[in-house]
Amino acid sequence: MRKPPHNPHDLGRHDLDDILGTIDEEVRQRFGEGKVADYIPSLADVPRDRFGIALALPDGAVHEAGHSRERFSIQSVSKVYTLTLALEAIGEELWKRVDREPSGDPFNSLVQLEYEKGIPRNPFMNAGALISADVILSNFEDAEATLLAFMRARSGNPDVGTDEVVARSERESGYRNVAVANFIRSFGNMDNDVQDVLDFYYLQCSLRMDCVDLARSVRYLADAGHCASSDVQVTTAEGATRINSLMMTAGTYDAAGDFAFYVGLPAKSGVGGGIVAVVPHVMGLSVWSPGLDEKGNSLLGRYALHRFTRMTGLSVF
Ligand SMILES: NC(=O)CC[C@H](N)C(=O)O
Repeated sequence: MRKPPHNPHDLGRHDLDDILGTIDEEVRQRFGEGKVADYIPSLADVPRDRFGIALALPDGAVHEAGHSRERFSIQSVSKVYTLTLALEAIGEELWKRVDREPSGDPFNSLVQLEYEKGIPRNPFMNAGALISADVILSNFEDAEATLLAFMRARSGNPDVGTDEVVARSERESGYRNVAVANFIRSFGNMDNDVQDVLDFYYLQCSLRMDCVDLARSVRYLADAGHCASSDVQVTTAEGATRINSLMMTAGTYDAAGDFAFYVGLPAKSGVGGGIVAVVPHVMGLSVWSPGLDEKGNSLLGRYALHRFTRMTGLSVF
């Protein structure tokens, strides 16, 4: 096994390419593991033999391997960006409407909402993301345009867009999200029309991006809130630290403990098989492989991140 370097921050560019190449080879041996999300046809039709990995350094350098330029549905990865926008809009006030605790429950769970009076456990469960969506709708003139501009600026890719077919299918099959949103509304923790909030949520889930776009898009969380793609201070250094903490404790739902155990990085997953991860002060990372484990996280994506932190010594632990 490769020994972690004495100081992971001294990893050379060549080492990084080597490591990504090795991970790509290892993952390819395991293609077929995991189950592709099948609640909508556009996700069910994605081939399982796909794996991409990319990392973006604050100086702009990108390293990548595998299908790192193939676009996919980012789904719940989008919750990181909508949380950032909601915090920008109302700051500390957000924490009156959503909590900061891990849930130990699936991403679409309803159970805690009743006990906790319509206050979602964290911004990364669907319930919490609906609060971010509501805040964005209330505070930005054109919520959709704001989100698109945000994603394009963070990724440095003006072609980033949404997929109408995915958004429509989400809407047609989103019975549980409808229930979650109405439940929150019944406790008075939602200001906008329930359908408008859901439509914005389905739209954010339908964003299509590739691993390189996503690795660049989380670079601000690795660089004290500064986005190198656009030279914009997206959030404060404290804001970035806080978002990373939430990703660590809740970004992979009821597998957050396992992620800390095996990966050791703040991360956010989506049922399209994408995961973003952050090595604080070092890099933004993204992996994609559509086969999911039973918790709805990319099975081979998690394996790849595990191998990455072990080979580089870059786990925060
Ligand atoms: N974990 C996810 O990626 C969930 C997103 C999915 N669109 C849903 O709302 O159920």
